[in-house]
Amino acid sequence: MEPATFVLFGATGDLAKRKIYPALYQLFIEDKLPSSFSLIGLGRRELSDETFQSNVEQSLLTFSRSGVKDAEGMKKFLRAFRYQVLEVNRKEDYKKLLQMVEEREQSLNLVPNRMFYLSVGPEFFETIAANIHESGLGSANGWKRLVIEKPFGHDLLSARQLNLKLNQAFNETEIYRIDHYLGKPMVQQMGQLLHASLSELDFSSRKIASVQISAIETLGVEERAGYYDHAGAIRDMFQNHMLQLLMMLTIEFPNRSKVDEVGKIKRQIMKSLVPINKMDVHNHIVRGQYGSGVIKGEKVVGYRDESGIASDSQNDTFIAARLQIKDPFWKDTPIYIRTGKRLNEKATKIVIEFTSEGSSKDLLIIEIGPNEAISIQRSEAGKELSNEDIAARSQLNTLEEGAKDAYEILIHDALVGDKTYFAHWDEVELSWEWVQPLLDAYQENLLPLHIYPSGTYGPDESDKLLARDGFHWWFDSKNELNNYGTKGESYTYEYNT
Ligand SMILES: NC(=O)C1=CN([C@@H]2O[C@H](COP(=O)(O)OP(=O)(O)OC[C@H]3O[C@@H](n4cnc5c(N)ncnc54)[C@H](OP(=O)(O)O)[C@@H]3O)[C@@H](O)[C@H]2O)C=CC1
Ligand SMILES: O=C1O[C@H](COP(=O)(O)O)[C@@H](O)[C@H](O)[C@H]1O
Repeated sequence: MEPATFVLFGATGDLAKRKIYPALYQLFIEDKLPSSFSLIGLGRRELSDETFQSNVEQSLLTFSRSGVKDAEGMKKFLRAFRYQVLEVNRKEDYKKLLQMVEEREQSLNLVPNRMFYLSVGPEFFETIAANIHESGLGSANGWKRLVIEKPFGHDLLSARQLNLKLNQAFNETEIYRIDHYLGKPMVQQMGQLLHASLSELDFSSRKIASVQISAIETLGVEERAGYYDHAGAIRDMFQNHMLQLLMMLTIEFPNRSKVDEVGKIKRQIMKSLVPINKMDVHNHIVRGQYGSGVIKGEKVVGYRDESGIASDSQNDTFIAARLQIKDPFWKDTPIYIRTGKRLNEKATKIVIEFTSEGSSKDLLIIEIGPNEAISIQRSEAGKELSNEDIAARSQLNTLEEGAKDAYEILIHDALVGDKTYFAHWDEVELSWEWVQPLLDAYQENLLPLHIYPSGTYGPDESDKLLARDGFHWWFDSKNELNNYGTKGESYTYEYNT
């Protein structure tokens, strides 16, 4: 891997501490960092290099997924870390930063490849990109890359404006928009696992009756009231993670797309999503907010009683949507998406229901988190697992890669310059275009906000959305197959971690 300098804005923040340092450390242990590597952490608070290194050490001791087993190795890792104070608006700080970056490049004999990782609030993205450009930090003769966290814009217009500004300093090939769902191991391995199971189980000739994509959480708003109360589930999860999951799934059907076609297919799918007029949003979207309730035996307060949330907040913490794709393969298949906070369980999964004659159902379930598995549920009982099925299972098991965190995968990809699992601007823009009428309808109060008790699966209206089409959410405690395997034959292609 080419040598590089990792310039981390927001080096004293929560994301750096919980995700970025542990991910870098894991890459270091696995020998997946460049052999010549320098990291410069930036923040407003005054820290010496030693204090910074000791803070990073603390983060590794607390959050490293494999633990710190080799104290000497960790010290070697930390020797690459330096710290500098930088206030994003102060131009002279960028000059000092340039000086420090160049000194480190010289002393370590590094080619000036620079990765600028913005782990700061989105309100700073434009300013930082412009200052990187003006200060000359982005003008060395190595590569330069900009890694940014979500949210990317607040709506269609602000996303476009932000992109224009970023493009004055970085071109599209240099911008890496992180959507951590794209870094989840199961999302990345879904294609291989899915096609192996589909072909082994002869589903190639079957038709898909419906698709359900759920990302449900037990967590509430936590400490993020300031951000979340302006974002809601629609911007926090739906516009990015949920639509990316939909795009990732549809690149697998009807045939698996070639790697170099992935971007094109994702764009095509987003363009084929039937738009919803804002006056018609109530027929396709259910919007909810959690009230008080009980989760895993513990009482929890309603959203409006959370710290930092206005007592009359109209913000959404749940969305269920019915989507349609206008293309020959998907045109008769409704796609249901739901995501929400303070629900009954933590689970991200995709359920594909196949058409069937009679009352038996065949489901293909892709569990993305916290469990990672692909399984087939057949509701006719008594079928033995065949030898072929068992062979398929062991074949699939060999595809495992270990319990990587999304940040490990994505940071590594960014360091090697592989943009496959980053959100391209076209996808971001198309997803905001589709979501904008929904935001308008929310803004103009064209859609009721249903309060649902914490610890449930959201408002009843979410069930009615599917019932109208003759479907229901699978694996929902209200429904019969809440525990797959209880009513029919179930087998799982474990993705061992
Ligand atoms: N935390 C998480 O789990 C996730 C976060 N994100 C995104 O990652 C980004 C960072 O989030 P998070 O780490 O939680 O935020 P924090 O509030 O914990 O950290 C913010 C960081 O920004 C720095 N900072 C703030 N203002 C300035 C300024 N004016 N000049 C220079 N530095 C400044 C702070 O430095 P100092 O305090 O030293 O001034 C601190 O290092 C955000 O875009 C967030 O949306 C995305 C997904 C998950
Ligand atoms: O990006 C976000 O994702 C998390 C859920 O992520 P997961 O990997 O645990 O499924 C969500 O809690 C958070 O609100 C959102 O900003």
